[in-house]
Amino acid sequence: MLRVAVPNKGALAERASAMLTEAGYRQRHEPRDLTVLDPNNDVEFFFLRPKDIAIYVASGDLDLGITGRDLAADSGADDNGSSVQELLALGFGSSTFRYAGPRGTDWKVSDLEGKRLATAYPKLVGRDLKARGINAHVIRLDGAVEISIQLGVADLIADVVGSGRTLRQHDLVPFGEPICESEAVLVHRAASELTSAKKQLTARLQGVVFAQQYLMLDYDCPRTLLEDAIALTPGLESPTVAPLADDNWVAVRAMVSRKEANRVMDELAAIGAKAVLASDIRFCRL
Ligand SMILES: Nc1ncnc2c1ncn2[C@@H]1O[C@H](COP(=O)(O)OP(=O)(O)OP(=O)(O)O)[C@@H](O)[C@H]1O
Ligand SMILES: O=P(O)(O)OC[C@H]1O[C@H](OP(=O)(O)OP(=O)(O)O)[C@H](O)[C@@H]1O
Ligand SMILES: [Mg+2]
Repeated sequence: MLRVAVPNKGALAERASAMLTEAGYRQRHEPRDLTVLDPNNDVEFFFLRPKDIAIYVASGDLDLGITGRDLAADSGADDNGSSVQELLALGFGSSTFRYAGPRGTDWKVSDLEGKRLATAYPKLVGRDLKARGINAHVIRLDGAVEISIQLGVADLIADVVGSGRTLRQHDLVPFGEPICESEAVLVHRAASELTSAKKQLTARLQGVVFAQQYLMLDYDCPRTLLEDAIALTPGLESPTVAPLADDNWVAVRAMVSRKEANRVMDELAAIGAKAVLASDIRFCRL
C-alpha cells in the first residue's frame, strides 16, 4: 500500500486535499482525522504538520508527500545525504522566501554580515548565507517571525512572503533576490525507486494540474483563415480540425493555457473566427 503525507493545516492543506479528491482519492471528512484509508486505490493518507512532511518522506517511512518547496529545502537532509526529490509542481501555494528589514534603509544582502537574523527556516537560510560567505547569527523561531525585530530579538528576518501584507503591516521591506520561489510540490525520497504506484499517483495529480492550467477552446473558422488560426492555437500536439456542413468553414478544437486564453480569444475574433467557446477541463492524461 502506498503511504502518502498531506498537510493537516496551514496554507497548503485545503488545496492539497481538494487536488487529491479531484484526482479520485478519498480524503478526510473530519478535519481532526490523522489518517484516511483509500482501499480502492490502495493508498493510505497521513495528515501531518507541513514542516514534518519532508522528514517522514526523507526517512523513507512514507512514500510520497505534498509540501512546500521551501519546506522541502529546509528539511534537513542535503548536508547528510538523505533528502527529498521533487516529482511534480502542483501550481498552488505560491510564495517567495526573502530577507527583509525595517523600512527606511536601502538594505543589501551584504548588510546581513554580523547581524541577528530571525527565521523559521534555519537550514534553508544557513545554506544561502554559507553560499554567499556571510556570517550572521541565525535565530530560529517557529512562526510570526515578522514581529521579532520590533520585539528586539533580531535585526533582520528571512520569511515566507505571499501577498506581502504581513511585511507591510510590520513596516518591513524585502531585499535581495528571493532565496526560494516556492509552491506546493509532490516529493519522494531522493534516489528512491519510482515505483508504479508512485508513478500512478503522480500521473493522476499531473492530470489535475494540467486540467487547471489549460482550457479547451472551440471555434468556427473560414477555411481561408485556418493557417492563421492554427498559428494562434497550435494545441499540444496539433489542433483537431473538423469539416462543417458549409464547405467554406471548419471547426477547430485545441487546448490553450488559461493565462493566454483571453488574449488568444480576442485575436481569434479579430481574424474572423466565430463562436469562440472556452470550456473547463476537469482532469486529463496527456
Ligand atoms: N501567505 C502565504 N501565501 C502562500 N504560501 C504560503 C503562505 N504562508 C505559507 N505558505 C506556504 O505554505 C507552506 C507551509 O506554511 P504553513 O504556514 O502552512 O505551515 P507552518 O508555518 O509550518 O504551520 P503553521 O503556520 O500552522 O505553524 C510553505 O511552503 C509556505 O511557502
Ligand atoms: O505575505 P503574506 O500574504 O502576508 O503572507 C506571509 C505570511 O504568511 C505566513 O504566516 P502564517 O500565517 O503561516 O503564520 P506563521 O508565521 O506563524 O507560520 C508566513 O509565515 C508569513 O508570515
Ligand atoms: Mg506558517
